[in-house]
Amino acid sequence: MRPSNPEPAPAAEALALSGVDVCYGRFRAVRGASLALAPGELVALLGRSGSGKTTLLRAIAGFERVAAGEIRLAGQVIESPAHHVPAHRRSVGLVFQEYALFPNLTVAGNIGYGLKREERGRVEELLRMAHLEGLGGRYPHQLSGGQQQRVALLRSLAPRPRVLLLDEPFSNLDAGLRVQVRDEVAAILRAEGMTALLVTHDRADAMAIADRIAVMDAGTIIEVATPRALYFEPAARTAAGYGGDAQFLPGEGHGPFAACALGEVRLARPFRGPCDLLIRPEWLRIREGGAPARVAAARFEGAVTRLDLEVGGIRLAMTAPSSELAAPGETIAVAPAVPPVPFPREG
Ligand SMILES: Nc1ncnc2c1ncn2[C@@H]1O[C@H](COP(=O)(O)OP(=O)(O)OP(=O)(O)O)[C@@H](O)[C@H]1O
Repeated sequence: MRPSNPEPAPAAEALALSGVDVCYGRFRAVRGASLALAPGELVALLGRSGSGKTTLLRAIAGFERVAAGEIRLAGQVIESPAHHVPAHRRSVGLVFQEYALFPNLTVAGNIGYGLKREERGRVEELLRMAHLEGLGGRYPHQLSGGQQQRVALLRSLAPRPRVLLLDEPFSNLDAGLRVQVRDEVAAILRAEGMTALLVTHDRADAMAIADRIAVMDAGTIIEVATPRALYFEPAARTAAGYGGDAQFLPGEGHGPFAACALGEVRLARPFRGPCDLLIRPEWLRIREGGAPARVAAARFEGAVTRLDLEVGGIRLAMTAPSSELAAPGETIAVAPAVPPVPFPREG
């Protein structure tokens, strides 16, 4: 008989929140938030304005007290109603949307600010990693916005915090630069093996760089999933809209298939009974043999055209490559190219 394999050790948690409440007076801005980050993991906290993302980040950093639950860093409780490790003793780094560099210090001075003299070699190492070699002697006002944000990131990384918290770090950057800086920041975090929690309201940012996305809605973390799972197969109906544009089509599930206005469709997961099917507009394709759909309106947007369709008396939005021409008044045949996701019928 082969010896049985020992149980795999549970993955160590770099940062863990369990049942965290944060209140402003009688208002509970964060409600029962639970989340665990593995070492080196980059998790995006995605939610609308006012959903409690910054409040949760401030509690992790030590600037807000929790009313319930606890926060652990590498297994040690740093925050609970009964216990509070002061912010400066938490080994938590912070990066904000405003770069907050010291204007009278050089780039190297900014990055090395919190370091001991013998650690100064780390400044050069970080500058090299961020492809900013040669800029150490410049002052912040002599840098572009993207460079300033990378310097702010390096300054936070320099003392090797256990966890880095980033609050909307790209929102001051214009669209073109934003994607570039976002990808560079992700590459730097990965090169450092840094565990990081990134607050954003931009789902494209979250999708592009996070290992997992925690969706925050009205103070509650409603789903934690990989970007692909959140897009293709969200578990919660309320989380579907955070993974992409969401619309729902009534259907009747019978196992791996459902009947709906598009005919018989294969489902992303089996379902029985009345359901609402998540079909993102870009999942619909013009397909021979598909359901007849009348084009009620077409909006050309360059690369894509957005179509309003009427299918069996139901309105559906479809996003198609502009090469697939369809004009208002035409009837086209459509079918989902990605299996719709069933949710229990609402209302
Ligand atoms: N100091 C405060 N006192 C009272 N209420 C506050 C305070 N700070 C935030 N709030 C409230 O708590 C809720 C959560 O705010 P928070 O700033 O955490 O949201 P957010 O998701 O980070 O939003 P945004 O994306 O706009 O920054 C909001 O309703 C906000 O009005």
